[in-house]
Amino acid sequence: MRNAREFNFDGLVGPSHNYAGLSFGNVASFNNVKSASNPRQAALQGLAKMRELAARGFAQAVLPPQARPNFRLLRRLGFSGTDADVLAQAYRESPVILACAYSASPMWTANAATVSPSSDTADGRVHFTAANLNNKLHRAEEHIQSTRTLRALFANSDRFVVHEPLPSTPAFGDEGAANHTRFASAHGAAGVEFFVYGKVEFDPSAPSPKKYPARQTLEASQAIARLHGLDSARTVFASQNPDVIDQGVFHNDVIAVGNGNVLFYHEQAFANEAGTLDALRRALAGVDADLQAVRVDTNMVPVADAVASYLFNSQLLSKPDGGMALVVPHECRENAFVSRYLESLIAGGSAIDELIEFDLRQSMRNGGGPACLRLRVALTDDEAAAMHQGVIMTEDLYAKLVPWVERHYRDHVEPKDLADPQLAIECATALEELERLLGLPGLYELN
Ligand SMILES: N=C(N)NCCC[C@H](NC(=O)CCC(=O)O)C(=O)O
Repeated sequence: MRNAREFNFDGLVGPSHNYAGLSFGNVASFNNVKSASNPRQAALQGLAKMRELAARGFAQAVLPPQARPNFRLLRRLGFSGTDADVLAQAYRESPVILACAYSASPMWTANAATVSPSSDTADGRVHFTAANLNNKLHRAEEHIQSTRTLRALFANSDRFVVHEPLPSTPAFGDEGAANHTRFASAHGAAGVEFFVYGKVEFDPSAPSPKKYPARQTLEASQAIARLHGLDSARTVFASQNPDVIDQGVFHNDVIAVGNGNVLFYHEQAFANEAGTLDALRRALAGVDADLQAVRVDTNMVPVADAVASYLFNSQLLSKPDGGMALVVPHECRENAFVSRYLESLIAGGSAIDELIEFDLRQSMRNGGGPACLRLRVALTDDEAAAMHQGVIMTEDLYAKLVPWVERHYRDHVEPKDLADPQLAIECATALEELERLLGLPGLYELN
C-alpha cells in the first residue's frame, strides 16, 4: 500500500454570493430567496474553516471561484450590447436569468467533480470528471470552468486524467462527489467506490421522487465508473430513498457521509437499506475492510431535523493520530434532537470521537454545509508533489487571501445590486488578482 493523504479542496466563495432561490428541492435556498447576502463574510467563514483544518494537520487546498456574471450565458440567451447593456436588459426582462448568471454556486465543490484515486483505477492514474449539473440553469455551465481549473491544477498526464463531462441531458444528470463516497482501510489502499443515484432514466419502474427532482441518474454514475476504469467488484451503486428527496435531500451528502470503513447515515437514506449495507459489506471484504455502519434512527433525528441542521453534510476526517473527527456546522448545536444525538455519538465508542464546529451560516442559507464546500482528492505523496502547489492552504496563503477578500468583496448584496455594472467590474478585478495570488495565469478566460 502506498502512502496517501486525503486533500480537501474547499471552494473559495466568490464575490457575487447571493440568495436567489434558484434550487427547487433545496429547502434552504428556497426559504432565503431574495434576502441580503454578505459575500465578504461568506468567503471569510470558508477560509476560517480551511485554515483551522490545515492547522490541525489535515491536507487542505482551495478551489478558486468562477468568473461572474456569466456573460457567455447571458449573450447566448439574447441579451446584447455592451456589458452594461446586457446586465440592464437582463435585469429588466428576466432578473432570475441574471441571478443564474451571477450565482456563486461553484463554491460547493462537492459538486465540481467525481474523483477516483489511483489505487482504484485500471491505469493507476487519478481520474476526475467534472459534473454537468444539468438539473439547474445556474449550475449547468460550471463544468466548463471546473474542467479548465482541474486541468490547470492536475496537468501532469502521467498521473492525472481529467475527462470531458457527461452529456448534458437528463439521462446523464451528474452532481459529482455529492453522490459518491469512497471506503478503504486507508487513503492509499484499494478502495470501494459507492455511487448513490436518485433515478434510473431508462427504467420508469425504478423508484423516483414525486415532488422534487432527482438530480443524479444511475446511468451517469455507471458512465463515471466506466470512464474511471473502476473494478466492478469494488463498485457499489445504490438507489437513494425517493421519499427523502421529496423532503429536501437533494444530494446524498445531505443524509449520509462515509470515510475509511465508516458509513454515517440516516436509516431512511437508501431505498433498500439492508441490501445497500450488504453490498457494501461484501465489496469491503474484498479489500480486507469491515464496514462500520453508524445508523441514525428517525426517532433520534427526524429527517426534517437532519435537513435543517445538516448533520450528515459533515466532513468525516481521519485524524493524523487515529480516530475520526466529524466537522459540523453550528446549526447542529442549535437543533435539540441533533445536539443530543451528537453528545451520545461522541460518547458511544464508534470511530467518531471528536466534533469540530464551524460557523458557515452564509453558505448554509443556500443549502451548503461543510461537506458541500469541499472536494476530496486522495493523493499519494508523489501525486501531491505533481499537482499545482499554489492552491495548498498554508498560513502564508491564508494571510494573502484574507486581505484579498477584504479589498474586493462587498458585505451586502441584494437582488437589485446584480444590475449594478460596477459589481461585474469588481468581480473581474478580484479574479485577475487571484490568478496571480494562486500562481495560475490564464486560469480564466477574462475578456
Ligand atoms: N449538497 C451539496 N453537495 N451541495 C450543496 C449545493 C447547494 C446549491 N445551492 C444553490 O445553488 C442555491 C443558489 C441560490 O438559490 O441562490 C444547490 O442546490 O445545488
